[in-house]
Amino acid sequence: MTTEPVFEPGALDRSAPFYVAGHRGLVGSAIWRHLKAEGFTSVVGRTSAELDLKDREAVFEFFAASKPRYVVLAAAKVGGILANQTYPVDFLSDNLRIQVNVLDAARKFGVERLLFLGSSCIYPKFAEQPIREDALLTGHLEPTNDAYAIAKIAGIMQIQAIRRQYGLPWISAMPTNLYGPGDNFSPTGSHVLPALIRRYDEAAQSGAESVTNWGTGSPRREFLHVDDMASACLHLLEHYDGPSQVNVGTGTDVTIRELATLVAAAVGYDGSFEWDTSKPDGTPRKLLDVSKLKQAGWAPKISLEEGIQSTVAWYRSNAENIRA
Ligand SMILES: NC(=O)C1=CN([C@@H]2O[C@H](COP(=O)(O)OP(=O)(O)OC[C@H]3O[C@@H](n4cnc5c(N)ncnc54)[C@H](OP(=O)(O)O)[C@@H]3O)[C@@H](O)[C@H]2O)C=CC1
Ligand SMILES: C[C@H]1O[C@H](OP(=O)(O)OP(=O)(O)OC[C@H]2O[C@@H](n3cnc4c(=O)[nH]c(N)nc43)[C@H](O)[C@@H]2O)[C@@H](O)[C@@H](O)C1=O
Repeated sequence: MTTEPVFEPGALDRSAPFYVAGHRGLVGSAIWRHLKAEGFTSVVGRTSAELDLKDREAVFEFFAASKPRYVVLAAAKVGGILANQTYPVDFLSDNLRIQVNVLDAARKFGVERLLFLGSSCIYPKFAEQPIREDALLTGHLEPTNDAYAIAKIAGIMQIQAIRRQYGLPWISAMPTNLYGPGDNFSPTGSHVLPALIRRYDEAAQSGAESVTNWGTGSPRREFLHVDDMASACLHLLEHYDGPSQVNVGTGTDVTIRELATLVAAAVGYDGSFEWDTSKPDGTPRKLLDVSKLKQAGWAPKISLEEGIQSTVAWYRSNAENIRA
């Protein structure tokens, strides 16, 4: 017999063991900071060097020993449009293995509440905008990230299946494009916002007259600061339960050209902008419908302008520690 859990979400126990998988990444580190600020006293994390989540046996040993009551799965192979396009096997295979291992171990060791993180790229390339949760599996994916998206869709499905087969109140969230302190600033592997911060800051410092970005500049993207993302994650764990994934975003978007203008202004660059159209544009638009999240009582606090300013400041003062 299959059944959906009957579960009334509420405040999590601040003293219970809470495992943040991927606690050194952009999202995981923000969740870690947020949980500490919210009074959680037993937050646990492991680097990939300490615990490779692709290693099934090691993952089961870790869960057996640490017995977390709550889990956020923010560990994944992550990258920008070019990394996804160049290494589709890694994005499919690593992510499938990481999530199947963590979800299976979490089930075996009785994790009470678990949040799986997907991505807005799970939706069809030409989904109606803003994209509602029920657009999932209604059309073809964007080819530059279809392998990654299929892994993430499998994760959503595993959460839904665990709810039906085992009655566990686990949930999924689909964030839009994220940015903030601790991001990956690799010129070739990163997402657009950290790439632009690095490129325009270097150009401002060197006095370059021109900067070249990827694609045409016309695609539209929605950007959420990672501190807002962390707050949304805890909010969902404490206020939402249901089989549907929940979109997490701001509800507004900009063109990449507008984004470049904002970044240039933030770093003090006043040269010209060029566009390398041999690089992929990806999905033309990816704006999430965030009604479900709003209904759960959450809204973002950090504006894009404010977030870019603080991320530039973080980038400049952490030059020796940035991931590149
Ligand atoms: N960044 C974005 O714009 C978006 C991100 N997301 C989702 O949010 C989640 C987190 O992404 P983000 O923080 O940006 O990614 P990061 O690349 O910043 O961090 C990923 C984390 O995963 C860990 N990790 C990767 N592989 C393994 C492994 N084999 N074993 C153990 N740990 C591993 C890394 O650990 P270590 O540092 O120790 O190597 C790292 O801490 C992902 O699920 C991603 O899909 C969704 C939408 C947008
Ligand atoms: C989060 C999300 O991230 C990826 O999808 P994406 O939204 O296309 O992400 P992106 O940030 O890499 O690019 C956004 C836009 O920006 C343009 N662009 C300009 N100049 C640079 C640049 O220098 N670097 C990058 N990366 N992009 C640039 C680029 O051409 C594109 O039009 C997938 O991994 C997907 O799987 C996923 O989940």
